[in-house]
Amino acid sequence: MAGDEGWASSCPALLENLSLLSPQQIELAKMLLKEGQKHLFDDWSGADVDVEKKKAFFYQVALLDSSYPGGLASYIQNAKKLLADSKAGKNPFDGFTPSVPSGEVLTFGDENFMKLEEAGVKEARHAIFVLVAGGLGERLGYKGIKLALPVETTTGKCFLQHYIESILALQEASAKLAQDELLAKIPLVIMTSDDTHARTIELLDSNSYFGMESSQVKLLKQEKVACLSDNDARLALDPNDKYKIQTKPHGHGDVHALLYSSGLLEQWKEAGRRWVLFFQDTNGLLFKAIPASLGVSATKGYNVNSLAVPRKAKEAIGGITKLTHADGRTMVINVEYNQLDPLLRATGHPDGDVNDPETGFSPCPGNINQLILELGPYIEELKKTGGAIAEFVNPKYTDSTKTAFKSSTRLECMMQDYPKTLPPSSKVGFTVMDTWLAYAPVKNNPEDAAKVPKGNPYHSATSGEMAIYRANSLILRKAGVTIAEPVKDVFNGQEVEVWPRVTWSPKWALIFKDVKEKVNNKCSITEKSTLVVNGRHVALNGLNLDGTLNINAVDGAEVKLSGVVLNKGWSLEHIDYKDNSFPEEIRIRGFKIEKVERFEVN
Ligand SMILES: O=c1ccn([C@@H]2O[C@H](COP(=O)(O)OP(=O)(O)O[C@H]3O[C@H](CO)[C@H](O)[C@H](O)[C@H]3O)[C@@H](O)[C@H]2O)c(=O)[nH]1
Repeated sequence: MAGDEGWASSCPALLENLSLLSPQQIELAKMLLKEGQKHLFDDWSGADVDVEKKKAFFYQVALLDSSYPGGLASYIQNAKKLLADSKAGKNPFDGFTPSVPSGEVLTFGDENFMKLEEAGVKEARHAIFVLVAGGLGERLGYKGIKLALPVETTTGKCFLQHYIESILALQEASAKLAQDELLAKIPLVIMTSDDTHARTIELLDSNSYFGMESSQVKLLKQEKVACLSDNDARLALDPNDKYKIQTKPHGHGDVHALLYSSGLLEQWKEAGRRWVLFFQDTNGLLFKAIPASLGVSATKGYNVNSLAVPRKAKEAIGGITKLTHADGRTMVINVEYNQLDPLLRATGHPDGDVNDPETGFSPCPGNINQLILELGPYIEELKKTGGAIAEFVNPKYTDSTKTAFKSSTRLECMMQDYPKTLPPSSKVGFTVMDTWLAYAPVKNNPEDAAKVPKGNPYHSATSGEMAIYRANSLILRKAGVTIAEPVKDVFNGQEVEVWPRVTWSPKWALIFKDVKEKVNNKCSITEKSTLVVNGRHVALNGLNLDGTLNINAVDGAEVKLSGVVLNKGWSLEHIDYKDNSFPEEIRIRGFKIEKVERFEVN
């Protein structure tokens, strides 16, 4: 042993192992002791035992250090502060009074909406899409990755395929509208985590990137953060491995730091890109809302535009709220669903998060976490913050003394908290659209979904699929097609409306104008019907459908469908989510499609 080892004298177990450490590891060890983490080494054995495990320990510490803005020391310091605030019961919105902000409220299909859609499609060639898909989906409990789940089971297309096909259709429509000879490829970034990374790559690889060029897709993997075992922010060790620090996900807010450190944003700015659109893993309706909301960003010049839908009180989506501080500062920001009720109660609304009796909705619009950021100002802001996002901690205490936790906790951050650090001059707005058009996530397992209070959305695989059929039916209806009324049915304990099972590929119709142009002459569709349109130039011209019709047309083919199509069609058969004889992605819906008879046009 050589050199000055006095710094380690308080920790004999570490002192004994110093000879194993590289100079960089010595620095990390010094940092850990300085930040009150001596306990990590207390049970270390002598220098000649567990050598590989000790190396792995420092490898992990180095990773935790390099993947957090400011390093592990900052993480521990931030944790100490946030844990002290939490213990003191400090309200994160102290001094702020909430009120209902005003934003753009759009009505599907009216003149304004259609203009915005066109503006949005035109802008799309300057866009970058960022999909945050590192979440495990604990509430859903599905054993695969959520991106691989079918959006609906009529076609069986999974979320990732649907997203990619939508981006490709936008890319093409945008180039066409802008009469751009050069077809600008729209980049897609996918944020993954250790829980989802390998399976996301496998899904892309085994499906040839669903038609996208592989160079268009960039994967950024987020790392987990260290767990904390007490109010002094002592890092928690794995109960089964004394050389391993327990880790948990840090939240979707990581996406900003990852994008910043990737260097991609600057490259894209130089290439003339203007918008970054963030979205989540399971919203099959989202791309129906994208063109118009991008149109809002472009025409209003918003630096930040969040998509929102009317929110039911206590629905598990944050409320977009205007916060006014006693000192005059204001900001329009998401208040997360678990914080909205206490904030309202603390500021003169004794009933907390309740519906407005007149509208039947919470007064604050619900954030669906689809954010559109203007690239230039986004880069400027990230240069200041390095992409660090305001964090929070949510320990579950054993009792009211708040001295011990039931299980280890960690700091978390959310991507929608990005505007919190923006200067007051930033243009922060939001766009509200109908839920039926814009939002149908798949988050809850059947058992929990069935317990959702009546009238609130289930956010399940069942409701997510039914929402696709409803939206497509309503859009066709608005375009003049006679669509039968839905019937009510109960699947996995959830009562839903069953509309005709109408689906189309994004290249058939991306915006309402496309639908209107392709549907003519009094078409009708009965409730038991299924319509699948897969092709570009397919016109429904006086079509009367009572059964199942599948249309597959290659890009160059012009197909015109008219007259009566009548057959036994496809029906929905009830199945139970506990019935293991069906694959999980089917039984979580509570039904399977019985394909009795169809008419197919190829
Ligand atoms: O560490 C993480 C955690 C989550 N995600 C991803 O982030 C997205 C959102 O995760 P959740 O579905 O778990 O999010 P929540 O339901 O908790 O809430 C979020 O989505 C809601 C709308 O769906 C509301 O907007 C809410 O305010 C917002 O925080 C998903 O695509 C998920 O894969 C990550 O990439 N990394």
